[in-house]
Amino acid sequence: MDPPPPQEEPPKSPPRKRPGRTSVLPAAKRKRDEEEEQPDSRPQKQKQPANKVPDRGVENIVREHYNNVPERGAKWRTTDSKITGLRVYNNWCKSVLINKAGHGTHRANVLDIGCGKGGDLQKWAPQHIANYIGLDIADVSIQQAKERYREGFNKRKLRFHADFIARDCFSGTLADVPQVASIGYDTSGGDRWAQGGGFDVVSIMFVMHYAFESEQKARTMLQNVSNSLKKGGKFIGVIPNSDVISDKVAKGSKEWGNSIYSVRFPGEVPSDGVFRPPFGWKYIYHLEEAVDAPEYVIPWESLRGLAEDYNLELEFRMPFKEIWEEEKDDREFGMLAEKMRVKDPRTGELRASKEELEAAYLYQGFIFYKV
Ligand SMILES: C[S@@+](CC[C@H](N)C(=O)[O-])C[C@H]1O[C@@H](n2cnc3c(N)ncnc32)[C@H](O)[C@@H]1O
Repeated sequence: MDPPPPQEEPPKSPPRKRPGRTSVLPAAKRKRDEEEEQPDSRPQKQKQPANKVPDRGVENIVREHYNNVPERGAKWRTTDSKITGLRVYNNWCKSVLINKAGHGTHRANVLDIGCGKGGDLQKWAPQHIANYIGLDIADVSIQQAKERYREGFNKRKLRFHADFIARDCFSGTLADVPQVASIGYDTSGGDRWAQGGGFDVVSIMFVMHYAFESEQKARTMLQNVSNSLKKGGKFIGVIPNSDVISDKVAKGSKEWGNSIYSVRFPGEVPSDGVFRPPFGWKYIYHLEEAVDAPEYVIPWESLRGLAEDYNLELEFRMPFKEIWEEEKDDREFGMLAEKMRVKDPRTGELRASKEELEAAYLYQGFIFYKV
């Protein structure tokens, strides 16, 4: 069916498939940094890492931060930004993951956790998906994502249905988000005969590091992912590579970076680089023009083990550097790299500078599947 003519409102809600199933302001930033540097005088619970300091709720800091990042438009992002090379490199890596997860699905349902301003909407268009639900804790970003979708829909670049909801995805079940429940959220409580959720793909790009503040948040996040996914569905994402962080820390660094990005641990770090217990290891991440907020280490093996508790088995894990090396000569991904101008068309060199690539190489992509 063709989409309605331009200017028409996009449809409001997805078809009910299974009825009944259910930039921080400078002064504020300075104050926040000062708060973060204060040592914790309270008795530490046994399982807290040594650098755990009292937070006023990382979700409030994060919401405030992202709500204050201005939307500067596509032209700025692709030509005027100081980190254009990094942006296109990251976007290409995300597209590779999206493409791998979308391969073989038809009219898929996609849940994007921490969708931000809708930056990945275009990447889903070639996958011919049916429904896209974007959730994000930052309400201003959600409004901007709605706007971006409406524009794409009216220009007929986006032909799928989409809904956007402001929601903290790590503090409670998503069963009571009507747009999620109507596509399918498993509320059986782990019944092995239950059908599972209704989503073919759950995506979490550059977001999960906020969930590793505590075990409870990380488990709530994984429970929401698992309950949303169909059996065989894919869980894809981009996270900081804990191997890179552990290497730096084991060599005695608590702070590193360049003119584009920096990582700074305000508290103690493990001298052997092994983050145990695996939650609450806070660092302050800065990315030029984009991020200035606390994040938490995601120790890779802990994530993998925890995911198994929620019937999520690892299919693929690859650092960003390797994704480029492995896939750049692939026919489809190579062409995509040209289209996205990851390389300079005149020189054939990557547009990302050495410093931008250092920032990119902090990350890795993954795909789990629901068993
Ligand atoms: C670096 S941005 C990534 C946005 C988008 N996924 C992308 O790749 O462009 C991180 C996003 O995570 C969102 N976020 C952080 N904590 C969240 C939570 N508890 N629930 C939902 N979204 C969250 C932030 O508001 C922000 O939009």
